[in-house]
Amino acid sequence: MLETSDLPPELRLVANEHGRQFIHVDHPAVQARIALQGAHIIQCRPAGQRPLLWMSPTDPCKPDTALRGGVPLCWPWFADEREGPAHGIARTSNWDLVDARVESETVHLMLELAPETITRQLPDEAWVVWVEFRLAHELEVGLTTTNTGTRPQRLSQALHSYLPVTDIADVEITGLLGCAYIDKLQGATLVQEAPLRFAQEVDRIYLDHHGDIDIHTGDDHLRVSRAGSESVVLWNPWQAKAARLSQFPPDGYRTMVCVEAANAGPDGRVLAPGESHTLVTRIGRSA
Ligand SMILES: O=P(O)(O)OC[C@H]1O[C@@H](O)[C@H](O)[C@@H](O)[C@@H]1O
Repeated sequence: MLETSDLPPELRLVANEHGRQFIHVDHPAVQARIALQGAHIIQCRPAGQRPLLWMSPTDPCKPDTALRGGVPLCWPWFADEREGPAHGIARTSNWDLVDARVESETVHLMLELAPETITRQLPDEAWVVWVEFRLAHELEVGLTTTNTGTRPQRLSQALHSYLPVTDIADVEITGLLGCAYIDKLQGATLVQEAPLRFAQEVDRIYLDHHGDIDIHTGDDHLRVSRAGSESVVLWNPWQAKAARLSQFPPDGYRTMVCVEAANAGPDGRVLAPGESHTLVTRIGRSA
């Protein structure tokens, strides 16, 4: 684990009034903030750009509450694919900063979830998991999991990225055409037949999907690229669900959309003993 005294001057460890700790990055190329709980990036603003991530203005008072916005890590299960807390144990566990490197255009950070923290919550499982952030003119998040046990273990996961939009009613998402998806609200598998627009709650897992996804919002164009992922989750809670969500303002659904690099549903993996898998998302602006 890195000590505060080992940190380069561009990085600082800060705490909010509730004692929640963050790594604050202040570099000429990028400003960012990552909560140690959940290894959760909540802010990323490359120089000269608008923010790449949406973050709820509602700050939870209990330090162990999940934060709403940024890129929560859903691990080692997505949503309710297993019994236990929704989206797994990673987002409410404390991670350790184990590496930090600063270059002229890029900041690299690596955090690990201590194996004993995992075993305490999942006594029958043995995993090593770390996340790498590459902060530059775009944001890259890579989550690497190794099965350190003696039997195959099942993994499903998502990099639950909340992206900022000017007005959800004007958003168009391209790159999904012809792709089959599980509509979690209808309980049906359907096919995307036109660019995706939003006029109600959307909660879908797109399957066998490769390639980039573009989010067109006003004069802004975000692009999400993935690796190690053949499923992608699209989510907007819309008005009624927004009112029930924790840490979410009633009109928050208007300014965000989640595009999540995933291994979800049938894209969940079974890792053999000693096997590793890396899930990557890259969030940037397209021309
Ligand atoms: O409220 P949570 O646990 O952060 O989950 C938010 C949403 O996350 C999405 O990834 C799921 O597809 C939704 O079903 C879920 O509602």
